[in-house]
Amino acid sequence: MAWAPEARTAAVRGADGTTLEVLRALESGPRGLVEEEAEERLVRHGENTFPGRRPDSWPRRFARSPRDPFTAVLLVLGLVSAAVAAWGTACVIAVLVLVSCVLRTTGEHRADRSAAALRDLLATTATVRRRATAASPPLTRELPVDQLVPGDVVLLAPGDVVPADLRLLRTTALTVHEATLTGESAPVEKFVDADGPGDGGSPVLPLGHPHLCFQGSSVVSGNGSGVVVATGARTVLSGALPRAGGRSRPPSPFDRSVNGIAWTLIRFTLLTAPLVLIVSALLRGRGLETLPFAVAVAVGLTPEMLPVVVTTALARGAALLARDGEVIVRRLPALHDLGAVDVLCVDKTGTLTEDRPVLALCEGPDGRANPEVLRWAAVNALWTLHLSELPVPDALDEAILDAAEEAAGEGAPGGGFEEFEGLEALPCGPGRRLSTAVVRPPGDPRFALAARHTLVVKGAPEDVLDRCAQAGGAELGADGRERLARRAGELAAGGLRVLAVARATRPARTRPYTPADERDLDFVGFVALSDAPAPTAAEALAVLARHGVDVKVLTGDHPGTAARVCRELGLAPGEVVTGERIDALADAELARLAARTTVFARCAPEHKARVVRALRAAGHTTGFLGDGVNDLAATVAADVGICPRDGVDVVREAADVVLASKDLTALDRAIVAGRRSTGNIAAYLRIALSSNVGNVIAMLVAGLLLPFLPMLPAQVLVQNLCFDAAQLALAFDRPAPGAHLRPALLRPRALLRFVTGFGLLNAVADLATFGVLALALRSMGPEEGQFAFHAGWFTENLLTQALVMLLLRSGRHAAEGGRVPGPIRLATAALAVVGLLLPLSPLGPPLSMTPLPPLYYGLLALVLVVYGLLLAAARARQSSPSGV
Ligand SMILES: Nc1ncnc2c1ncn2[C@@H]1O[C@H](COP(=O)(O)OP(=O)(O)OP(=O)(O)O)[C@@H](O)[C@H]1O
Repeated sequence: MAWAPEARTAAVRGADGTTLEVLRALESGPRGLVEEEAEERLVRHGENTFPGRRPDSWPRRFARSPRDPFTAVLLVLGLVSAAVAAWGTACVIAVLVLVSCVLRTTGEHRADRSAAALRDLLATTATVRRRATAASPPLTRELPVDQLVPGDVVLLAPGDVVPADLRLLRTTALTVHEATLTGESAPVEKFVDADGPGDGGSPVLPLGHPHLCFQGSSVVSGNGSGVVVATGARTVLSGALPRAGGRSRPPSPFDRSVNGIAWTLIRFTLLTAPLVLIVSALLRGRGLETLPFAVAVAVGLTPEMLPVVVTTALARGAALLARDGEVIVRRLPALHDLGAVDVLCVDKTGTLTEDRPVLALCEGPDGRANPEVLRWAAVNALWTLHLSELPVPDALDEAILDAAEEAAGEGAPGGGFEEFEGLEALPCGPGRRLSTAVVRPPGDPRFALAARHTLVVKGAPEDVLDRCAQAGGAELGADGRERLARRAGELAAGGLRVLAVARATRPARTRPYTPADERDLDFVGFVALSDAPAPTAAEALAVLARHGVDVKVLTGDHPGTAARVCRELGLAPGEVVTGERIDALADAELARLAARTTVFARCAPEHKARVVRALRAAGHTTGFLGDGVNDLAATVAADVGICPRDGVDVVREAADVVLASKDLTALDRAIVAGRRSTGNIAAYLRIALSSNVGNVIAMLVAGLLLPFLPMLPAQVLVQNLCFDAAQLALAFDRPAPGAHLRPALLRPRALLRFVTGFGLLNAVADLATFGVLALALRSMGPEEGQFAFHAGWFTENLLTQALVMLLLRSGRHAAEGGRVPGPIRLATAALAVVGLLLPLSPLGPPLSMTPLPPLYYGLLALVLVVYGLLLAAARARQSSPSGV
């Protein structure tokens, strides 16, 4: 994103000066605003909504709707007709465009309204400090982000999305991700500069300020607080939006399939009109007078209702899922992509396991049970939980504290951990697998030369052992380290989550501690925790496998623990690949390895993202389910990012699909819903295009054989209108249960093959009808015969269309029986009735149609029976239920 140097936004201007000056200018203070004042400011400044999030109004959406490619093609054809004064054709095209735009706008508007209601369910909150009255103490509470006002004091923790532009008041090792604004993927350090930027008001790049945090960025690690300097449309992100044009995603499976097919069709359509003109000029010597007919043929080929059917099918699927309260689809095309997922990457903790760890054992460096290890682990857990303001308390830390409290209650030696005074904490974070608490030992003096600080470290055994110089007070050499790593491996292979605990005592200091201080430690021992497999996980994995979804586990945990958990759940782990090995591989090698590996362990965020990208590059449609800050990169990299509702804000905001809970069973249901929607879109395309192609072929042949136009432009268009209206019912189809057994992807080539085959069959039925018409109408005069021909073909077209809808609707399973849903029964019956009665009605003569002799109906019934049988037989031979 390009930032103009003169772009001094409200945030930068409002944040000029020292912290105190900024607070004073905002009439606020570190204790936050008084509620009443905040309410007044909300009225004055408006809600803190991001402009891009406001759904478009109906008129604005309607005005935009002709921009869809099919409507654009119709408009071009309409203009061509108007240019040659073919007003009838132009008018009917205008009606088609209008109907398609109204239906599309209504469908999108409805889908957006329900999406907005769902968004409210997921409303992100900010942690705000406010006071009830000027004299009351400040209270920290969660507030919907849109209620924030300038002057509010906001607290930031890992995983939070920065809710407005902030001037920082306090920070502890705060790093934020500003990729939404800068595209820069590395986290940026932020700190308080009490003296202000000191730029003397000169133009500055807003993102250069370490003391400012901008709406839309997200906290990676550390914590802090800041005062809101700009909200709503006045934030840096809102200002940049028109220039940035929003976040661009790589083409999704939806873009590649549905949009790919749309563009192929548009090319065909645009070629049709010139082709008809050339053929009729060459073979029948006709000139430009054929143009309206050529235009009508091209219109006949256009599946102009595709956007409407796509929106309706997806919105219906998403609404059904949301009604059950289990799954919220935040981006409609993601439902299609979910149905196409053939590889699902999940993290282990909380997805495959319950994430309710329980202490299993503590042992010292000599391998013997040792309660002292629990005591030190608890000191670390207590102070990391207290001091690091994590968005959700860490389950491992809580389990260690529970066990230590229990031990203390029983008077066992594991107690006594509360006697230490916590000073600082360096928590775990993305890519950081250990945590350190700096404490003052009990009874140690605060300000004396002899004052000491103890660093208590716990974390992944490899990482902690690397930083140890001693074990139990004795020197630790390479052999000793290897022996301990082996022991950790043995514990992990039993399915336990293993943490190494170490400490170091140093002279007290005032300078803040950093990860560089985590060295020369004394290894205290291991704590191991068991985390039971989630009760529904084994069954859900089996169902996903039956549905053709290959599950891969991407975890930060030890390879042994991950492999054991997978085995317990019936997922063969095979060879486990670690993050270290991933680092050593080039992208192409990783793509090959990823395809055959099931478990990736010791993954940092970038490892997870690389595996997801490698799988996509290998042609898999990849979903990723994760909930922590360390899952963000993979969530964004996946075709479909999935997050549970209680996942950290930033991942939930980036996800396409949100689950009520981290439950694979619900996800499987969502995948099936996605396949159903895709199945309905595919059915529409199969039906619409087979009929359209058949008609176009028949029209071309008839155009060459007959001395008159086989179908007048107005008839083509009326017929199209009838088809379109009927085909909308396909969005309500319920494919048979077997139809969702494999990932559903619209494959343009397979569709093209299908359409060619069935289009030819349709054309044969039309040609047979021409034969029948020749027989039944032979006694009529030329003009009456021409009118009767139009009527006969019109009737046959609508009846065959009804037949095609019934027989091709939901894959081959429709041919095997199954109840036809009400809307489809109604639509096909309506088609048949219109086809039979319109030529006999008063509307017949204006459309150049006359009633037909009874003989025609008898012979047509024969043609339809044979066509129906051939159609059913050909459909039964189609092997791929998921393709097309
Ligand atoms: N509270 C903690 N204290 C110390 N070390 C921790 C703590 N939490 C995690 N770790 C270490 O960091 C490693 C990676 O943790 P991370 O949260 O990335 O993944 P995970 O929870 O093990 O698995 P998953 O990626 O499946 O959710 C853990 O295996 C553990 O060794």
